[in-house]
Amino acid sequence: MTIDNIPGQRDTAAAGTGAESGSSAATIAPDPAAGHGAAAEIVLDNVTHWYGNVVAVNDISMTIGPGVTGLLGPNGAGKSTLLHLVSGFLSPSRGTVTVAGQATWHNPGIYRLIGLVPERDSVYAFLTGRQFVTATAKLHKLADVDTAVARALTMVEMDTEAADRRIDTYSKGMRQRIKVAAALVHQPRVLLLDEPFNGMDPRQRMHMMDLLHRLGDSGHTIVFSSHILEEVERLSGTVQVIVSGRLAASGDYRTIRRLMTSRPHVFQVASSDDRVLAAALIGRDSVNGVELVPGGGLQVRAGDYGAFSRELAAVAREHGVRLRTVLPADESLESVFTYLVAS
Ligand SMILES: Nc1ncnc2c1ncn2[C@@H]1O[C@H](COP(=O)(O)OP(=O)(O)OP(=O)(O)O)[C@@H](O)[C@H]1O
Repeated sequence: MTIDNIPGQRDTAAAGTGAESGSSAATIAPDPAAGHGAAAEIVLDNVTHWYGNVVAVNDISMTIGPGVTGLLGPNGAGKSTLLHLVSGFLSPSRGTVTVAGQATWHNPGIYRLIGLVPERDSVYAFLTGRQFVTATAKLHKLADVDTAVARALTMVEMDTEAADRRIDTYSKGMRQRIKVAAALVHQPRVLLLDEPFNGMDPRQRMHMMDLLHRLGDSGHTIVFSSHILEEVERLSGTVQVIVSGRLAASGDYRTIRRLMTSRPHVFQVASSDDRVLAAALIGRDSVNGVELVPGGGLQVRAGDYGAFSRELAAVAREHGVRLRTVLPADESLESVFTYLVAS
């Protein structure tokens, strides 16, 4: 399938009006008032969301334009909450979220612009794939349901005999693809995907990456969450790093990787012989400073994360010192990085 088959740029469904939208791009006139004429930019302005007294999203501001953006962060960072705020399923406790200039909360019309692929398999397993996508098309009150369903199935390459099999016979990758088809059936400009690659094998991942690339290249605004740097690197031009509900970094993935690996880092190190280790580390190129911490352990200032981790292990081995803990001393990018390194 070519990019031309993906109807994002030409999507002209009647967002915000409650009117029926047709499914054939050729039959619908653009409605710039509904935001379809302009790029569907997502803007978060000082957004906070509490669940009771848990702050899931903490004063985040960001702008996401067309193309593919990765939302990267460890479990519990606030990625799903952020995606649900953008979809209009959650209200910001503070701040505003807009898509194509329209507030997403209390604005059912925005659903015409947005497709959400949730993390959980929120699909009725007894339906066939085609029935599931058809049900979604009907919920959107599309004028030509059959054409819209056929187009969505083609986009995810599920226009095969599989479309008429029950979803409980599908592989993980097929289930994800049918969810994407349902999210795309009304030709939204914005597609949000929560951990779309979870549980997929490498071939299924490639397939999904290819699909998202094509949608991004055709002018859609695609945002997907992930806790795996490699996925984000391979797919997205822009990365937003979320840690503990806050925006820890944003930029293209090369910038993010550089930030994570080559900025100065402070580590708390505990070992079987802190004095010997301190003396040995102080002469090393990757180390800018070492302090013995009263009560035990060392605080080490390192110029480069990668070089320091390699040297630390080598120095400890050379001097017969056992490392007990090595922790980043500050809780921002370092914690993301150690997390990513471990994953
Ligand atoms: N319905 C809820 N009620 C109370 N706390 C919640 C609720 N949903 C999420 N949280 C909390 O909000 C924080 C952010 O959760 P969220 O699911 O948005 O993070 P995430 O980055 O998507 O993580 P994961 O990948 O594990 O889903 C976590 O501390 C989580 O425990």
